Amino acid sequence: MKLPRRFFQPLATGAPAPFRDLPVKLERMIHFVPPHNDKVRARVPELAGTVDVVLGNLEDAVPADQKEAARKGFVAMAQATDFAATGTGLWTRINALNSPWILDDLFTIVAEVGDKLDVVMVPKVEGPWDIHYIDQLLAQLEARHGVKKPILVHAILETAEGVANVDAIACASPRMHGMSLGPADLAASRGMKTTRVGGGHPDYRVIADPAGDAPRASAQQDLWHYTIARMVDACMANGIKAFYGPFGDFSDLAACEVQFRNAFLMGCAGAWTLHPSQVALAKKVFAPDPAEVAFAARIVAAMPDGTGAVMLDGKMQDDATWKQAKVIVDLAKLVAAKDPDLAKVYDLG
Ligand SMILES: CC(C)(COP(=O)(O)OP(=O)(O)OC[C@H]1O[C@@H](n2cnc3c(N)ncnc32)[C@H](O)[C@@H]1OP(=O)(O)O)[C@@H](O)C(=O)NCCC(=O)NCCSC(=O)C[C@](C)(O)C(=O)O
Ligand SMILES: [Mg+2]
Repeated sequence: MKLPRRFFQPLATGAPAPFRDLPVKLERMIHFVPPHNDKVRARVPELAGTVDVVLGNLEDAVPADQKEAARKGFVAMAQATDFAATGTGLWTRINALNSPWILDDLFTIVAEVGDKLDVVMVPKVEGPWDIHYIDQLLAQLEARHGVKKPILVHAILETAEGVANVDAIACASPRMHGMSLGPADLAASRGMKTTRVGGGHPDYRVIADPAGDAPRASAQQDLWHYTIARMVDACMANGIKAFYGPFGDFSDLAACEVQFRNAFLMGCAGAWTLHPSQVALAKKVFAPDPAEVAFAARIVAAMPDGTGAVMLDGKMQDDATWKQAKVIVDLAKLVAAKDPDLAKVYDLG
């Protein structure tokens, strides 16, 4: 284990020092763009003002014979738009560490647009050793190309081994921005008997005990509850952010909304949007409910220094509910700073 004192030292001479505190940013959705698709790429300048993060995807969903076109397309879209002007994050998902494309992905992108890139998303992370490798390589490339701001790393949790090592991945480097659930690869890696990208399955259920001849009540259960809970604990314990990941059935916005909301309530900051139809949904779900914000603001106002016990509407409030209220009020302020309509509704001054 590296000594704590050395944890924040740059890993290459001339590389920028890692952030001590991560930048505080609203990241309700990580919007996936296929950069080899000229038509979609042409929309990026307009799209950039409407989403919190634009991610150029180089990995799965890009055909093998278009990997180079996707990489070039990403560089072109990064150069063509001033993402910082709208406070929009610019991310890329590189190819996996065992693929033939990863070196060219990182060598090209850091050289061409390293100063514009906020986060590199790394797929199929199995353990902290994968993060250490990327950490060192990014530091060398940052130094070589004079990149001034450290590029952060976001891991996808999408293998059984990755889940087993989730805590070690979360604290592997000060570059760690967060983690996303990768339900499709994870299902395959675990030997789950599904063919979906996220969401539930009609056969994963509980059934009530028999009671005479009455029909037995039965309800579908959440396949992802355990993994999301582990991911949220690993991330929050290490001061980084957890995200739901993708929901592949674009035709079922209702199911997508429920999955996103469960993740939000359990501590996730956002989810991926793969299609324009999911963007409004993510905006709705990953902003706190106005009634909750109003109640949370009353708790904070009733306990100005955050200690003691008071009653509000028959409900006991104390130091711990004050902390919950702070989570909601702080998020509402972040949302309000970006969304004038919600700022009016929240009315937080
Ligand atoms: C699936 C596709 C091909 C359907 O694209 P389409 O054109 O066939 O769909 P459409 O419904 O006809 O699209 C309507 C309009 O929206 C546009 N559009 C469509 N998508 C987007 C987009 N993302 N951003 C901006 N615009 C978009 C599209 O070009 C079209 O424009 P038009 O009306 O002018 O003709 C397309 O939506 C797409 O490529 N989405 C991203 C897919 C992707 O990145 N998948 C990988 C992430 S999930 C994953 O990897 C798993 C994971 C984590 O690894 C693991 O669980 O293991
Ligand atoms: Mg995957």
